[in-house]
Amino acid sequence: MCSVSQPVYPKSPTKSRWHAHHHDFSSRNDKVQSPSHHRLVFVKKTKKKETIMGSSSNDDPGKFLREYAQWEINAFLWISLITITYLLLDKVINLLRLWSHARKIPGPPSSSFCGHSRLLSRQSLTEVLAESHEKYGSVVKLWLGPTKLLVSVKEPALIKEMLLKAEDKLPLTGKAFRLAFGQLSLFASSFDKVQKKRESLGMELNGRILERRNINYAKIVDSAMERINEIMGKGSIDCRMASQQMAFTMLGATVFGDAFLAWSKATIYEELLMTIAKDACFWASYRVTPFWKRGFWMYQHLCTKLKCLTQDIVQQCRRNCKSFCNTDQSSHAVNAGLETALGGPSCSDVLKPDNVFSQELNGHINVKEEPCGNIMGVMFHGCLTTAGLVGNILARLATHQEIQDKIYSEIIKAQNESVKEDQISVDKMLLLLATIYESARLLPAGPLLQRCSLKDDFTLKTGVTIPAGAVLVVPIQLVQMDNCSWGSDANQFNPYRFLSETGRQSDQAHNNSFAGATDDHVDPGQSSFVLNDPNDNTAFLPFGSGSRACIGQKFIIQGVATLFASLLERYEIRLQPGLENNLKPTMNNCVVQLLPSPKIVFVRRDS
Ligand code: HEM
Repeated sequence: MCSVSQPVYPKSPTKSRWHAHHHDFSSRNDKVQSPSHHRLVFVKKTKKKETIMGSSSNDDPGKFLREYAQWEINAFLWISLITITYLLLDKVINLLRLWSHARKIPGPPSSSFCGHSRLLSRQSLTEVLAESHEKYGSVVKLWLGPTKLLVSVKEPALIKEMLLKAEDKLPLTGKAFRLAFGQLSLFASSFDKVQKKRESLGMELNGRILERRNINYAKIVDSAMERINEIMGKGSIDCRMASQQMAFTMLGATVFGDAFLAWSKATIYEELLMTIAKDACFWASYRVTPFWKRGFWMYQHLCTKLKCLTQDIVQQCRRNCKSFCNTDQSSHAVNAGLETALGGPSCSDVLKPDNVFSQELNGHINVKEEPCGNIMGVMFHGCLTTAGLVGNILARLATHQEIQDKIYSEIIKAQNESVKEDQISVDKMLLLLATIYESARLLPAGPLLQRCSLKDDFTLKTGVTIPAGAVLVVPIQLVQMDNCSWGSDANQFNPYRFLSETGRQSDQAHNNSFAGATDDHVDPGQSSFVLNDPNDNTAFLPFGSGSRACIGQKFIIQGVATLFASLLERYEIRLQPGLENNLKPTMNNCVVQLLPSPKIVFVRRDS
């Protein structure tokens, strides 16, 4: 290939130009094919080369340049070879470390090269993990392939520790967001990338809760009910469809303000968001982004459409802000915060009404970041998760009429006591809040919390070392339905578990047991009852925990409670007539679910 490599590979079939040029010389000396002879040849060639080099640099500058270029190529090849060897060695060392740490973690034996993939093709991951934890304890491993280690943690105290120490999300999660919405400073895999934005958005959300800068939920309910009635006019509606409408309207109004409620393209926006949600993980699961697939470009086209629509509503926000400022200059200073938390075509120069949240998501974007990326990310995550929660609350209220009636009494009582007329405070609606916690506990947003540590290994208190790059999961459904943490009725709907009599509250928190308050006859309207903080129970994880926990938890619980207070004040939620006795709760993927999603009707209380 080249003169520098000849001494190392004297028998190389590739003849260099240098070798060919000195054919006569070689043929005279290359008669004995022994290694020592080759060494001799090398010395002679080198000598000859020196002579030639000397003369060529003097006589023929072109030749000198050619020699020089050859030397450069050689150097480049050597450097590449060394780098590739280094990278491969690094991979091998990491793999050996992974294997050696994994050996110490208990788990079912894997007989094939592909690990437990055969087992996983027969049962769902949650089922496999349920059996493995039963047999091997609170930390178990599974092999998803020869180099892919999955570690599952089920014991609440260990989960808390793990979720604090493992700061990164799986690369797949970050990639799904990046492919759909561009570079974001929220929802990326690496903690370093999201830390700042998490802090600023978290502060803004908490500030909003403290200052009670609330959204007009009555308007949101009206707007969502308009759509729901439209759908009901064409046929029936189930909890899933109704909750999607409510969650989307609520999130839209939170992020973009009232402009969203009057936006003519809201329905298209919702459909696009849901279509993208269905495909996001599929396209992200390709190791190499499949640019050659037509489907991928169609998906990208949808994402671009969503970007354009987001920019459109942001523009509407701006216009609303401007006209608002012309009429009311007094309250704009209150709202400068959210502007810097989300990022996008910033409205920072514009004064805005209280509930425009998009500006916080759009603020401080760097060059690489997608202008409306964070807004789309929050709409995407917020709509899907909130729809899940709202849907489950609707189903529980429709099937537990007595609880719905009690909540209604609570709302009326709070309303009568409320000083401020336009916005009821939900803090006193204990049973409503308990119902939200219980619905979140019974049907979390996903079956697993997923984490990893991209760079460093870390060791848990029990002495188990989790190697960097391992996929860490918490089987959240198993944890949230574990009898040890929630009592013998763990898989039943019982919101009273989050309520306790004033004197017993501290005992309950101390015992970390939410099994005590199972009395259906409790009247939460009595002042002797208090609401337990669900986060006192380490097994309450619908919003995650630790360094990557959901920053929208408090905000969304307040929001969903206010939404339901506003809805139940005017509507009663009932199962569709004739369906009452046909509902069969089924165990699906270790969770008791009402499947298919129950059909419901909204009956106006004043009708
Ligand atoms: C019912 C509604 C919601 C549920 C059930 C929910 C649940 C979750 C969960 C499980 C996580 C992952 C936590 C972990 O891995 O430990 C998460 C992350 C996150 N949530 Fe939510 N969420 C909801 C609504 C919201 C809303 C409305 C916002 C924003 C306003 C929000 C902002 C975030 C952010 C920014 C993260 C990512 C944190 C990160 O990657 O560092 N969430 N959420």
